[in-house]
Amino acid sequence: MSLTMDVVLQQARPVLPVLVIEDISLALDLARALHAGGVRVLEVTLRTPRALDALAAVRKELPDLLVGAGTLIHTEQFLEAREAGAQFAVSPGCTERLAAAAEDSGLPYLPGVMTPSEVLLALEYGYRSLKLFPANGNASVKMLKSFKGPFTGIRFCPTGGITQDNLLTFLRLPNVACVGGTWVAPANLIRARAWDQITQLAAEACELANSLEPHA
Ligand SMILES: O=C(O)C(=O)C[C@H](O)[C@H](O)COP(=O)(O)O
Repeated sequence: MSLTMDVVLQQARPVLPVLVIEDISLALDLARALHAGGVRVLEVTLRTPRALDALAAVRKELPDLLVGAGTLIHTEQFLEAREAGAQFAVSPGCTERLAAAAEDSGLPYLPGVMTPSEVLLALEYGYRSLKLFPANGNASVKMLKSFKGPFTGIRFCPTGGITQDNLLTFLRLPNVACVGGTWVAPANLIRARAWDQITQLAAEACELANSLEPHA
């Protein structure tokens, strides 16, 4: 059976780390550190020159992880991501052309939304798993609570502004599948090769989430 975005988000819970990999030689250690902390799904953003190579290396060396490509903002990036071995694709928003490119690539796709009309558009394209970007603290928590009524069955991955302090507030919401963010792999810790600290950040997120009742 082919992988769906719904399954990717279920696997990712509680956290989908959003990785910005500047130095490809650190990619595997970074992925291993997150994996050791309980992470099962990663998003490598295509924001840096060697991001696709980093993604390919992680895919090849760490087959236990699900690896997606993030920050897909140009149509051609979907095929490039697939060729590098990405198992899913993520964008900060969505357009008709991006949705068509996602469809053509065959990759499970997590489009970004921010408003009810964007949710409706994503629904028209057939998406039920959506990234809420950016997640603006309590305002976004309230918005997701309001989304629960009209958007039955839609699951969100709030990203952009998630920290260890607000993670549980989001994860408690029944329409939140998981959260995404860079806080588990901050640039300064990557640069310092502080792998134990990164493992610790991931483990803390998993531990916090374990205190929650599972979603129905
Ligand atoms: O690159 C993308 O595709 C995005 O949508 C943006 C990222 O998900 C956020 O920039 C992560 O935000 P922080 O966790 O607050 O650092």
